[in-house]
Order: sequence, then structure tokens, then C-alpha cells
Amino acid sequence: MNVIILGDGGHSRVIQEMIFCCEEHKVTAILDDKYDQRFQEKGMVHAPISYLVKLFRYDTKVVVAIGGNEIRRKIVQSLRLLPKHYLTVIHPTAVVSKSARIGNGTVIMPNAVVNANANIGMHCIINTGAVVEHDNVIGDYSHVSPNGTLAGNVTAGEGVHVGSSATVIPGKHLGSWSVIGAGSTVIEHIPAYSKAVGSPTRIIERILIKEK
Ligand SMILES: CC(=O)SCCNC(=O)CCNC(=O)[C@H](O)C(C)(C)COP(=O)(O)OP(=O)(O)OC[C@H]1O[C@@H](n2cnc3c(N)ncnc32)[C@H](O)[C@@H]1OP(=O)(O)O
Repeated sequence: MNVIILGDGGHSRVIQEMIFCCEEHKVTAILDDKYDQRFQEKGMVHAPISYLVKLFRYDTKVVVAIGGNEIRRKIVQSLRLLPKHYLTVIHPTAVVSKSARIGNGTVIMPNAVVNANANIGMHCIINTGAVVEHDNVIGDYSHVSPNGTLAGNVTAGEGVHVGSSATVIPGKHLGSWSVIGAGSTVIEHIPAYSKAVGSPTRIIERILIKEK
């Protein structure tokens, strides 16, 4: 399968290595607006994101490899591709239950665990060593950072960012576009558009997100 990767920063480099290591797919292009013109390197086209329309073919899959949840959503919405055109990338060392559902465009990084009956939306990042326990429901564009732990039956809306090594106890809800600070412990539901930090968390800020 030919793959085009959008984004060429640190998060993208991890995804590139994940795809290269498996040799199942061929990366044909890496597009990023930091490039102002098209060039070829190591057999791949590098060009601005606007080149996607020229390079996309019926058998191409796309990964939006940009760490920022809001920017990832903005790019996906601007592309207007069908869900089937997005590649789901799962590192071979990740443990993903057969009963878990993983949305298109989502990436599951090395040593992450997604347990029974978890339901992860589209374009999410389950980062290195993160744990998404049984029966979690995670909305599109969410990110569980390295070593973040969502205990059983946690639910998260769209665009949630769980910081590195944060923990959410069972059954709690993280509202859409909420941000949980690194190392924090969530023991209460978190309202949408809130930034919460500490153990247990306190809400420090309401977040402004531009709607669709
Ligand atoms: C592979 C990868 O790298 S994936 C990326 C993973 N990224 C992360 O895990 C980053 C998560 N981000 C954080 O934890 C950030 O600190 C945020 C987003 C929670 C807050 O950032 P900001 O909005 O810039 O907050 P700021 O630094 O101004 O701090 C505001 C207050 O919250 C406190 N605070 C900020 N973060 C935390 C935290 N993680 N835990 C406890 N308290 C915190 C600060 O001490 C400060 O307190 P004060 O007002 O009493 O002095």
C-alpha cells in the first residue's frame, strides 16, 4: 500500500519509523508546509500539503502525523477524504485486544496497551507505553501521551489530551478538548474545554477552541 504522511516533525518521524520497520507499506511522500517546493529524497516526494491532490491515487492511504489535536482535526476536515483513505498504524510491540475497535487514521505507538472492548475514535494518538483499559470510549482526535493510563470504563470526548504519565481512575469522563497535565491524577469528571492539573486535578483554565 502506498502511504502519504502529512507532517514532518517529531511525531511524524516516530510514525515514519513505525511504517518503515514493518515493510508492509511504502511511503511515497511526506508533505509539510515547511517545504515551499517539491523535491525528492530517499525515494520519497517532499512537498507542501497542497501537493496531496496531485499525488493522491485511489490506492493511496494517508496518515495525518501531526501531534496537535486541533491542527490534526483542521487538516483532516480540510482534506475531505473518506475514512477508508486513512491508514491506522499499530506498532508490532503494542498489545491491542481483538475486541477493541480502532478508528481509521489512529496511531498506536510502541508498547501501548489497548484492552478488551475499548473503542478508540479516528485520528487518535495512543502514545508510547500508554494504557487504554477495558471498555474505554475515546473520541476522535484525542491523544493519550507516553505512559498515560486510562483505567477501566473511562470515556473521553473529542480532542482530549492526556499528558504524559497522567492517570484517570475508572469510570471518569474527560470532556471534549480537555487537557490533563503531565503526571496528574484525575479522580472526578473533567468538564469539556478545561485544563486540569495536579494530583488530584484542579481546573486551571477554560480552553478556547475554534469550532468547525
Ligand atoms: C512524545 C511526546 O512528547 S507527547 C507530548 C506529551 N505532552 C505532555 O505531556 C505535556 C502536558 N502538558 C502539561 O502538563 C502542561 O503543563 C499543561 C498543558 C497542563 C499546562 O500548560 P500551561 O497552560 O502552559 O500552564 P502553566 O505552565 O502556565 O502552568 C499553570 C499552572 O499550572 C501548574 N501546572 C502546569 N502543568 C502542571 C502539571 N502537569 N502538574 C501540576 N501542575 C501543573 C503550574 O505549576 C502553574 O501553577 P501556578 O499557577 O500555581 O503557578
